[in-house]
Amino acid sequence: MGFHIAARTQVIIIAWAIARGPMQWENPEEFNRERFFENTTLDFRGFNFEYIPFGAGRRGCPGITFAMAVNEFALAKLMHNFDFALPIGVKEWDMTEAIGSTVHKKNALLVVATPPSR
Ligand code: HEM
Repeated sequence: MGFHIAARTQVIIIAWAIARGPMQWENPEEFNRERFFENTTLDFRGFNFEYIPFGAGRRGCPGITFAMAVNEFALAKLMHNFDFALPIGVKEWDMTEAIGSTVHKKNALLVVATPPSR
């Protein structure tokens, strides 16, 4: 496989579609975090091209180390300090996506956060 790309062509990589490629992923539409436990060599730092949330190569995200530290810290603080539940009467998480230059939730995340019962 290979493509000739003329000089000065602007190439946009659609990481969203790559991350859902049926040739790369089993049941790509399914939320399955275990797939990352099973394939422990799969990395998000731009070495495995089927999973490039931070891009790859010379123009890959330079903020990756900072972003991962801050993300993990913020998430850990939230998980440590609160129990999360769906609001009364709501049966399922609404994970509907809205497409833009990044993918984000279409509707606001509604959760009830309470201090953990320790
Ligand atoms: C979860 C958080 C973040 C994600 C998912 C993310 C993702 C990305 C992606 C996909 C790119 C394009 C890479 C490419 O074209 O191959 C990028 C570029 C970039 N990111 Fe991030 N980023 C994040 C956080 C940050 C932070 C915290 C900083 C700075 C402190 C940062 C600074 C940059 C810069 C300056 C570029 C442009 C690099 C270039 O064009 O040479 N990013 N990022």
